[in-house]
Amino acid sequence: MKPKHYDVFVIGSGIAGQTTAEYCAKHGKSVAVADDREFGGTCANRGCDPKKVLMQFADICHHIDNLQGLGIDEKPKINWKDVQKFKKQFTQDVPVNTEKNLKTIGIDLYHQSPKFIDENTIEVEGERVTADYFVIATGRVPRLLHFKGAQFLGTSDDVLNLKKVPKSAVFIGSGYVGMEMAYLLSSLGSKVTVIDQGTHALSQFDAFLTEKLVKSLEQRGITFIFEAQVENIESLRKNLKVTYISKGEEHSIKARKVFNSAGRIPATERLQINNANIDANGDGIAVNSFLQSVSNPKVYACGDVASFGVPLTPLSGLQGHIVGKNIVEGNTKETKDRLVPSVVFTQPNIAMVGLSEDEAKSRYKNIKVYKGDASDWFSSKKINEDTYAYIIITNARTEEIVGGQLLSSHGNETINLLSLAIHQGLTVSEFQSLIFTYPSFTNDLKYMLSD
Ligand SMILES: Cc1cc2nc3c(=O)[nH]c(=O)nc-3n(C[C@H](O)[C@H](O)[C@H](O)COP(=O)(O)OP(=O)(O)OC[C@H]3O[C@@H](n4cnc5c(N)ncnc54)[C@H](O)[C@@H]3O)c2cc1C
Ligand SMILES: NC(=O)c1ccc[n+]([C@@H]2O[C@H](COP(=O)([O-])OP(=O)(O)OC[C@H]3O[C@@H](n4cnc5c(N)ncnc54)[C@H](O)[C@@H]3O)[C@@H](O)[C@H]2O)c1
Repeated sequence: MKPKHYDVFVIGSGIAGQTTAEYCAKHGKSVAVADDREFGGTCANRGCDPKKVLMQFADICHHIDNLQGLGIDEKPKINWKDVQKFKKQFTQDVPVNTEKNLKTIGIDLYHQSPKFIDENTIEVEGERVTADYFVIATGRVPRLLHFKGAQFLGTSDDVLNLKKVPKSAVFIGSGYVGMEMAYLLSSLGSKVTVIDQGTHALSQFDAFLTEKLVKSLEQRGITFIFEAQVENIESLRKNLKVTYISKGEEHSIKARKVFNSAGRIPATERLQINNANIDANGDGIAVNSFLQSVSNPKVYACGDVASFGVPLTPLSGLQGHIVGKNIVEGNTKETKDRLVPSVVFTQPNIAMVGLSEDEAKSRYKNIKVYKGDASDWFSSKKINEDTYAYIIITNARTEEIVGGQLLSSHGNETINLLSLAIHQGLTVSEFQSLIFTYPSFTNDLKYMLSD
């Protein structure tokens, strides 16, 4: 039988895959999308969105803790069942609505992982399918850990769906996922321990800020263990027992739940990409600046699974659009190094944009670094928050702002202003000539840029 043929076959229905598929379908291409989990991808179903709904309850507890005895007498009682119900309002319709939207514009849907048979053919749902172009948009999945008892580990999906807040929890990994989830459960009353093999949490950020964040979370009850290797997990009657090696010695800790937050790797394993001559490395599918596979020009990749840029939602959507355009119009749109702000939604938030101090040093002859502790500033004192700090980096010759990192209660919002400043090439004096609302965390940025 002749295989079914599409102009474009997209694998993955997250923000990246959806954006490419919609663009191609709306420009007259015959399109199919395959996904073997809930349609709609990580961010909407089991990432950014549900996480933020849950985290606002942790934030309320955090802020109330700060103001306890200063006008607030009692802590609120969080009804976790209701919180989960509220969260579901945001997630439960995502798969159905995503499928409906895609079908409405004529896209065929498959609910299985395809396998490449050769450079032109995949097998999916028992059919052989060919396409002019294949788009790999499969995102990332948790890195598997291989010690005895690893089967007892939960993932971020499990944290988001917890039926109750566990009495105690261990997170293995202190990156974005580990720090946010540890903060979430700890703020809601869980006794949390974070174990990392590295020397610092959140290695993407400046240690000047991450050390302050860790200290603040420690003061609120989270235990951090760095430079430690988990050896095994054993299931006891109520608890899990985690055994780890630290400084050459064996230790153990018991907790109700243990989660793997040791990083996420490109989801390529089940696709059998070798059959289609598609090169990949640890960062994902190897692509050129058009997001086209370097080894098979019939294949594009976008979003977290592509080896270009950081694994974040806004960039994944943008890449999906670029791939759509390049398929419809021929390779016309190159992806370039974008200014991508990011934030870890602990309280305080830690956020960054642009160049780090080391990156700026290697790019410019002279840089100027505005760096300090702002915990005694009014913005912080009025909410009785003891952790507030910043680093802003400028090119000393031109005075242009080139990077910034904020450890701030409102860092998730104010970082966007630094992003705008960098994008527009604003100098320190131009930034300081702007008028912002007062008192505000935004206005503080001007003080941060004072000598
Ligand atoms: C807990 C958590 C919180 C996050 N919070 C944020 C945040 O606050 N802000 C932010 O910007 N980013 C956040 N991220 C990252 C963000 O979710 C991703 O960057 C984004 O979802 C990437 O989009 P994507 O389309 O590339 O991949 P995904 O959204 O992961 O979509 C990939 C799709 O491909 C499917 N798939 C995978 N393998 C196959 C296969 N073999 N066959 C068929 N289908 C397959 C998957 O089921 C999935 O639906 C978070 C991630 C996690 C895990
Ligand atoms: N707020 C957000 O925007 C947000 C939230 C979650 C995830 N994300 C995205 O997802 C990406 C992945 O985040 P992540 O937290 O999964 O990974 P990560 O790479 O940020 O952190 C992984 C951590 O696990 C540690 N680790 C690795 N192997 C270990 C082991 N065997 N034992 C102990 N520790 C180990 C690493 O040292 C590191 O600190 C982020 O880079 C980000 O782009 C973003």
